[in-house]
Amino acid sequence: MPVPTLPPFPNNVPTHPLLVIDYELLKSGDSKEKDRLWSAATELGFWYLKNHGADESVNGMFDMGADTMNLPMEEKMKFDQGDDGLSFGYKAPGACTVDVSGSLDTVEFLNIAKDDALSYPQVSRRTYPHTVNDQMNPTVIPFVRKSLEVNDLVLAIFNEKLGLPGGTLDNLHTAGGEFSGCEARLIKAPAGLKAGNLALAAHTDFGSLSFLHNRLGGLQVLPPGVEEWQYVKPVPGHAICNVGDALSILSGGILRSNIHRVVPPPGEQSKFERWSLVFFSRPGNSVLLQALTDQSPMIANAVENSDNTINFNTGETAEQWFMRRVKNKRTNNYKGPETWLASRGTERGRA
Ligand SMILES: O=C(O)CCC(=O)C(=O)O
Ligand SMILES: [Fe+2]
Repeated sequence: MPVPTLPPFPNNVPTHPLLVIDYELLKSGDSKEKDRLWSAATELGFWYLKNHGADESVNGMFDMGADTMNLPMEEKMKFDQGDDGLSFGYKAPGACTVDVSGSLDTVEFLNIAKDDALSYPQVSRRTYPHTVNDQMNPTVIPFVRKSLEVNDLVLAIFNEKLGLPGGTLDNLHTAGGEFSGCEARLIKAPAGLKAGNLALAAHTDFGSLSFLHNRLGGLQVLPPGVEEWQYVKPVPGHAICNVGDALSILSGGILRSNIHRVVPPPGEQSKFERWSLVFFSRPGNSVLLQALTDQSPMIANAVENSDNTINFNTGETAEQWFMRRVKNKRTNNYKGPETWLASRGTERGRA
């Protein structure tokens, strides 16, 4: 993708600082860095990650994403994610709602299942446009592998901090070996959106960990106890990482799945298309989303003392949770406010 010179992030908008965590230090087992990660993940649920080593594959993914989004709409729609709750594939602008009254979204998505990338050329979940297939080996697979490496290390640190038996979170995720909702997502938001036009509604992420790369501002968080949305400033070479609902529920709320949204980029940046790339790590499809109280006294204690704003015994598997949320956001399925409510996760009752 030819990278235009982007205007700087303005310094007159409210921003929220994030802790900067050094992936290399985490990898070397540095206990201070693990403590800092733990603070970030339990207090806000968002942090910057530097020295992650993914930049080359991230750039390749943005190029592949541009080639794919430039395909004719008719071609992209052959790979549409559909209305049944499966996320993998293409999502056209306006295919999802962004609020309770059914307003339409403005962004395009391309979602690639981890299971398809790792089994390529064998199809595990669905097929993709040729622009994706052409880049599977040089770009998509390295990006997916790197993202899994990063997220798996973070999960292992949380496993230790939560006092869970060794390998518990790993087994509920990639090591379990079953299909999951893990996916890479490219997001393209058009240039020149009006200030009130949400690109992504206020939400919590569905899965366990999100590894996000963006260039322009627009991502905002609502930190605990704060009334005003605050921007997360993009910092070159720094990924933005956050905890999602699944991990928050498994940990009895100790790990925080914070509400966030995407608005048009601030100031001069609003004149440019906004591209972002996320890798979402999610539990294996059959994993029941409930707090792991039997396996960690710390989690049992957290649930015991919780204020009940979050349901830690959902009765849904990771797959059911994920499909319910995706399905009820599809515009074609929108029947009224009840559909929007049915798409909600732990943000229900919080936003
Ligand atoms: O585009 C961004 O900066 C954030 C994307 C996001 O929150 C999501 O896809 O869940
Ligand atoms: Fe998100």
